[in-house]
Amino acid sequence: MRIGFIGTGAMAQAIARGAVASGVDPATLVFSNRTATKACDLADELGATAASSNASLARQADIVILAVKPKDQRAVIKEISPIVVGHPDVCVVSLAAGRTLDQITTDFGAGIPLVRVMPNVAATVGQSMTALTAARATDAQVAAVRFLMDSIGRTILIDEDYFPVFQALASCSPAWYFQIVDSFARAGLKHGLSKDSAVEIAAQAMAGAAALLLAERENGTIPAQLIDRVTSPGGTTIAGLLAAEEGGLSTALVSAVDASIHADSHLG
Ligand SMILES: NC(=O)C1=CN([C@@H]2O[C@H](COP(=O)(O)OP(=O)(O)OC[C@H]3O[C@@H](n4cnc5c(N)ncnc54)[C@H](O)[C@@H]3O)[C@@H](O)[C@H]2O)C=CC1
Ligand SMILES: O=C(O)[C@@H]1CCC=N1
Repeated sequence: MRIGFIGTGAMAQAIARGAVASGVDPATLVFSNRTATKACDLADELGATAASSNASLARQADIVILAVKPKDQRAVIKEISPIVVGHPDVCVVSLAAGRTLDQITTDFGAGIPLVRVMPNVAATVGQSMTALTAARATDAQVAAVRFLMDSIGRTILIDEDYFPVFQALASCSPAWYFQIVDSFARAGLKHGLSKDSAVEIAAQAMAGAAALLLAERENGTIPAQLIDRVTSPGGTTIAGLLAAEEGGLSTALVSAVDASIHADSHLG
């Protein structure tokens, strides 16, 4: 089974590095990119292969992952559709935000096996939260794509209607979490910590809180119960929590999700 990545930017690099780190054989990976040296560099780094063109990659791969920006996807589909259409043994995977299975099918001009996937940048360290949904792909093809995505973190099969909200909560939110850590680091700096220490402290606290929540969730614990566990009566946490709410924390986060969903609806 050969897996090809068309486009070797942030996301393809994160998935490929994460997959190889968790045991996927690099010899099964092939890359192409508009700037060819970028594909060659990634191939050299991982011990994989670079293809001379997108069409050449499509001829070699059983799974063709479109890892270009949404605005560039149509041009890539135009290049590879003569190779892919009529070969149901080839499964195309789209990572693109805002591009539906129907839109992609229309661009191919035929009902090819398709899987839509929404990973996140934490794939690099094997901690992605990835959604998948499929059209016309066989169970074996979906399983092969899911196997790859399982190698870079958790996966979930969801109805395509939920992709925009999933994307906000899982794929955009890392940027928002980085912003939160950066804000905490500035607060640490204000109170005399070095920025570097403050980033480490805030990021480890965030990672620990997430790990605890995921572990306790198995027993049915919800975030509000964990909040109660941290907030002592008359203590420091409730003082900070109320100040954050007064500053609009919950409303700001819901607005961020709404804005992301709105932006997604204009990408396709
Ligand atoms: N960055 C992220 O955290 C996430 C990105 N995505 C999706 O993943 C896809 C890729 O995003 P990024 O990796 O962030 O973008 P990027 O801009 O880092 O990488 C895209 C790559 O595609 C290449 N490219 C452009 N046109 C090409 C063509 N015609 N043929 C071959 N290569 C071409 C570019 O040179 C670049 O290396 C997008 O569709 C995005 O919506 C999905 C989830 C998370
Ligand atoms: O900002 C974007 O559009 C992409 C999709 C999800 C994360 N990054």
